[in-house]
Amino acid sequence: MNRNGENHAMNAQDARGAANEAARERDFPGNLFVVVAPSGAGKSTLVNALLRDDAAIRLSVSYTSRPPRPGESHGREYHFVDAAEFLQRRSAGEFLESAEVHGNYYGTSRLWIEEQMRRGDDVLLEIDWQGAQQVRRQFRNAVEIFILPPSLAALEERLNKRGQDEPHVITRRLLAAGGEIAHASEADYVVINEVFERALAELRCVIAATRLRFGSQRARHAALFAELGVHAEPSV
Ligand SMILES: Nc1nc2c(ncn2[C@@H]2O[C@H](COP(=O)(O)OP(=O)(O)O)[C@@H](O)[C@H]2O)c(=O)[nH]1
Ligand SMILES: Nc1ncnc2c1ncn2[C@@H]1O[C@H](COP(=O)(O)OP(=O)(O)O)[C@@H](O)[C@H]1O
Repeated sequence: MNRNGENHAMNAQDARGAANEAARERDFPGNLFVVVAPSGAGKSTLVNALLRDDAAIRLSVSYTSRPPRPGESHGREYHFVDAAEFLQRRSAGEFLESAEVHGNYYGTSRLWIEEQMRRGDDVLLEIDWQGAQQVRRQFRNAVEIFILPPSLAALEERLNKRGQDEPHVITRRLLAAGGEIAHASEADYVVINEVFERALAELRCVIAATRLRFGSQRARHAALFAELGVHAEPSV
């Protein structure tokens, strides 16, 4: 029976798939956070502020074929590669997820993520909705946070004030904002970034609550759970 009281017949293939997924989740005690937002909503600024005082979260540095903006450096904001190298890495299966966004390729390193999570570190991805869907299919427990701007006018103003993109690049990002926002309902949490400090506090709340989930606490406090006889399955 599922939550709606309907009988849910699981065929053998479904059951094997679910078991594999569950096994994979167990391999990774760390939490996986996925932050999605239209360009200019303030996600990088929020995430950077979050990471400044939370050493337990590791930020994934994506690969991209986008040229660096002034002030960006290779290996810090992104691993900047040309389109040919990106496609070659993608064919070699190096990416956990990848997508074409605003005319450029972006992808997340599979190996790096798995290393961090196996160690028990929490990992945060700043990716678009297409990537978030791919991640969700692989990690059921990933927590997705959607950052919304307080208005479209504010989004435009922020992109202009950031002053790092050519006008045609800003226009392209603004035109794409509606498409990204249309996927906000797929997220677990929504933070509206109007007053920066409030949005940051809300983001921190989501991180704190996620770390208190049963599976996360059990992974971090395995010895205590064993000593106290706390079991994964409720006893009947
Ligand atoms: N799928 C996917 N999207 C990414 C990745 N890295 C960045 N993005 C998304 O690509 C879009 C453009 O990012 P960027 O070029 O840094 O521009 P910005 O969002 O305006 O700062 C944003 O929606 C990012 O979240 C990635 O590894 N995978
Ligand atoms: N709450 C806020 N109020 C006003 N400006 C903001 C706020 N949050 C971020 N910004 C500014 O908006 C611009 C875009 O932010 P950024 O983090 O680069 O967006 P994103 O990573 O979502 O594309 C930056 O200049 C940033 O300083």
